[in-house]
Amino acid sequence: LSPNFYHNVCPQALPAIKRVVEAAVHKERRMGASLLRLHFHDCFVNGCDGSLLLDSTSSFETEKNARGNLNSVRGFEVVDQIKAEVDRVCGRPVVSCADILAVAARDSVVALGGPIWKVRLGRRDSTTASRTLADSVLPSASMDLPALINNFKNQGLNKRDLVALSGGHTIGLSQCLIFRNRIYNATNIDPAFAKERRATCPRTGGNTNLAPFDPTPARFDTAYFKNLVKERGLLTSDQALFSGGSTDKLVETYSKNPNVFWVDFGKSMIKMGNIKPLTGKQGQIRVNCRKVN
Ligand code: HEM
Ligand SMILES: [Ca+2]
Ligand SMILES: [Ca+2]
Repeated sequence: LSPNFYHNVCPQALPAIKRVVEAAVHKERRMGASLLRLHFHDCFVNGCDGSLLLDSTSSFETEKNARGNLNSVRGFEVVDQIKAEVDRVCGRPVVSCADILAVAARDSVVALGGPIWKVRLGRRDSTTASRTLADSVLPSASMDLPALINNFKNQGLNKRDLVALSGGHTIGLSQCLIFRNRIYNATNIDPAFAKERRATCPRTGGNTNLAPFDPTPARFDTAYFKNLVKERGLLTSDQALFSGGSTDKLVETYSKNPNVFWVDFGKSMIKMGNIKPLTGKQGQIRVNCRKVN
């Protein structure tokens, strides 16, 4: 992978992605969060190969139906829009759907006030997908710290990557059904915060009611970490990063030093973006991100 991969073949590609992302985020700020999450959920399942974007066929079931994705991941229409615009400006399909996800994730973070980093490019698209693999490798909201560390380790990511990348939860929203157990049963939670969240997430019903991960869900900042220090993490997996374990110190560091979080987030995004890419003659450049050529 190289940052200059499309310089000669289509120099207009990256500006085109940025334009569509900016328009989508301007229309709905949450879309920036949704696009960031798509890249993460692609990379964790067989590497960053666009597998998440494929719809079901007779030979495989879509990863969109996996536990962590179903009725949860969003933004596929914006990816289609980006793909159409990039193919239009380039004159033919030369940019992979996997690379589109990587660049869209970066441009989303920038659009919401976060750090910028150089995205390595040249990933190619898979010709298959695996719902069952997605089920087994995507981390779940109920994981404790050892489980999270192990989950990230299986992807070649360390504890620092885990904490930095979890900072992605400084943007976006979650559904009541995902965090209900924590706000009613956890002991490592600020009681005032639990009460606040219970108001829009009743014990029964309201499963799809939304709540922000931090008080500034449309702003990429350090509020997520400041919240963890106050036991105001929304998911069990969020608070696990600051609950008397080995990552407490790093959470505190990020909560006080935006620059340290900025630099680490960029580095870890590049590392995540390097997970098992298809390159050279492997895979293909899809014409339609939802279908194998
Ligand atoms: C550490 C393990 C992680 C777990 C257990 C986890 C879990 C979740 C869950 C349960 C949701 C809400 C789903 C819903 O309510 O429908 C969510 C949303 C989100 N996640 Fe994560 N996540 C993790 C790591 C990450 C990473 C590494 C990133 C990106 C770098 C990320 C970015 C996001 C974003 C931006 C949203 C909000 C999406 C939106 O509003 O559409 N997450 N995550
Ligand atoms: Ca993938
Ligand atoms: Ca925020």
